[in-house]
Amino acid sequence: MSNSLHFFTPSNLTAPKQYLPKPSYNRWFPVTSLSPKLISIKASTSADPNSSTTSPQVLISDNGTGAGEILSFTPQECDTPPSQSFLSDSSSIDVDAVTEVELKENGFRSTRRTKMVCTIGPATCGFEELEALAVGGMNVARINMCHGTREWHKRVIERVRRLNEEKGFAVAIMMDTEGSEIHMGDLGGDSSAKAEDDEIWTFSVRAFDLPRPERTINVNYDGFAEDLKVGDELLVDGGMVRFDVIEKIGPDVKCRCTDPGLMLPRANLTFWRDGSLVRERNAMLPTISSKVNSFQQSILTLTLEELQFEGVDFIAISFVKSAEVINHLKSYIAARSRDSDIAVIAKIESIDSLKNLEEIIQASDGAMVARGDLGAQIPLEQVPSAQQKIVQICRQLNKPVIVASQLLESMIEYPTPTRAEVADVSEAVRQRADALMLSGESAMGQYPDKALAVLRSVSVRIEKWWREEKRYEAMELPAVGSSFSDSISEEICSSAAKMANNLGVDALFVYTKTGHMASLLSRCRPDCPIFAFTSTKSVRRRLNLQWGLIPFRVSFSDDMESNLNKTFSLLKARGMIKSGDLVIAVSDMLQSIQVMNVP
Ligand SMILES: Nc1ncnc2c1ncn2[C@@H]1O[C@H](COP(=O)(O)OP(=O)(O)OP(=O)(O)O)[C@@H](O)[C@H]1O
Ligand SMILES: CC(=O)C(=O)O
Ligand SMILES: [K+]
Ligand SMILES: [Mg+2]
Repeated sequence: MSNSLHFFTPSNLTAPKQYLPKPSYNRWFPVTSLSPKLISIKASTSADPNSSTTSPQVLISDNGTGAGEILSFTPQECDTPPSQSFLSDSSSIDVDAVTEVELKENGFRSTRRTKMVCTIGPATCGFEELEALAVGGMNVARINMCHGTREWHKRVIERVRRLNEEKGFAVAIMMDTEGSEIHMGDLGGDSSAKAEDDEIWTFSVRAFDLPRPERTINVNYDGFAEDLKVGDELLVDGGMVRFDVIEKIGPDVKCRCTDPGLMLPRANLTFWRDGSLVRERNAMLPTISSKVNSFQQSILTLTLEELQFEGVDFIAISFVKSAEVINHLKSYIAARSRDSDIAVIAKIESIDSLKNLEEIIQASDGAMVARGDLGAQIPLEQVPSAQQKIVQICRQLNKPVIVASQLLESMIEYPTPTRAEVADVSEAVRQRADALMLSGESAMGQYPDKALAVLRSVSVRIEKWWREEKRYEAMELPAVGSSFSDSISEEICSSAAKMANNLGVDALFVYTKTGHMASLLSRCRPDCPIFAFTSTKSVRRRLNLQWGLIPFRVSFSDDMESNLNKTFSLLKARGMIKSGDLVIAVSDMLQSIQVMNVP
């Protein structure tokens, strides 16, 4: 069947938006005037072979409501009271307050596709600071268990949840486990310690009395002195400061500083011998592996016991070595919690994780390119290609991927990024990573909101450029499912995404119970945003990490016709779509692709 399709599309929907990085979303005053442009395209559609009930519909619209329309909103409109936005009854729809504003303001096309993760620390743990980040577009709040106390972690989790409840956000929570293999102690309360050239420092597993004696550093690993050799090189934080090992006296290791610098509490330590990183496989350090494994295991158990019922959406596992750890943890989660469904993110930050990359990613629910520690384990010049490879494998295996560490490092201290940092962020966006992460920039930097605004504006700009250039990278997307029904879903999603691009539709709609169908669409990285409708809050929060997905919580049935009618009217009532918008809908209940204009 072939139809001639006419519809209006506002020509300036993709105009870059100037955000006002204000701490409250109801202070934005966006007014977008839409000038229409008639376009005419030929839509060639074929009936879905897998569905006996539904064949694709293409409706002709002569609707021109976009013409000269002024989209605006009042502060009251977006300041939805909790009673309205969080009624989980069948007649309501939940969407992120920031997304709602963005959609109304800019239209579908220019919503941000790349998601943003912010590490929460002293600079951002207050309710108002968290709200400012949420307003700025934070999709996931990361809490690094290496820092702060359990009490502090719990307080932050509570605040994020309260923010979601009270202000209509859907910020997901990621716990990042303590996993640095060997690291320094907390410096007895000092914020840093400065090592100068040629100074002799003592590193020891001994606990020192307070105040910390001069030029001493406590180390977390019992076998430290045994495993090091005189002549080894000791690197703090991947080489920010360097020492040569000159003498061992019992548990104490004396080192001479060769590259001076500032050492931060709990900084990561690595040692190098004859130009190679010393690690357990070298047989020189037989104990590290087992120690770290049991250490990590106990931390994980603690983490889960303490946090699993408190609304953690993701748990990021540091220094993953093999798929085994992930499988173990996943079965632990499955056995322990029936309702709460915590996604497990593998942090790729060691040589071993690079070696077992595919099996680790396959076993996980997502991965993080943890460039901080990775850059301490492999030569720095190999980090970019490792990043590209990890991003690519994640996409092929349909797992979300986060690019992390030092994206905007200079913004810890300065209000503007370096050109090189902007180029780095652009490259991650161009690689179509699902998410970008701020670490120190948001945890303890001076300009957390500005750093987030930079991530946001660079993402939106690069995504737009990419769409305008029509640069589709030719990536093979192999089958990921094992059953025939999985294959059908994958085919439907890739066809729907292709149709969406060819037809220039305004949005893809996906009705999904588990989120799987939504992730299959996201994987295709279509030109238009993907509205993902799901009935549970936890699935909605988890979808927040995936490229291009705008998750909504709404109850729906197996009847697609009524689902569509219901969501159309709910979204229209909220001013988020309008008559004439062209939409492609898929669902995991019904194997079909529907193309239609919003009535
Ligand atoms: N909860 C916190 N409390 C205090 N400082 C924090 C906290 N979280 C992060 N930071 C600070 O921000 C910096 C960067 O955070 P990040 O989470 O990247 O930690 P990291 O020490 O580099 O470890 P990792 O390799 O796990 O990321 C930390 O080194 C620390 O100084
Ligand atoms: C994020 C992290 O753990 C790293 O970059 O090392
Ligand atoms: K960590
Ligand atoms: Mg790390």
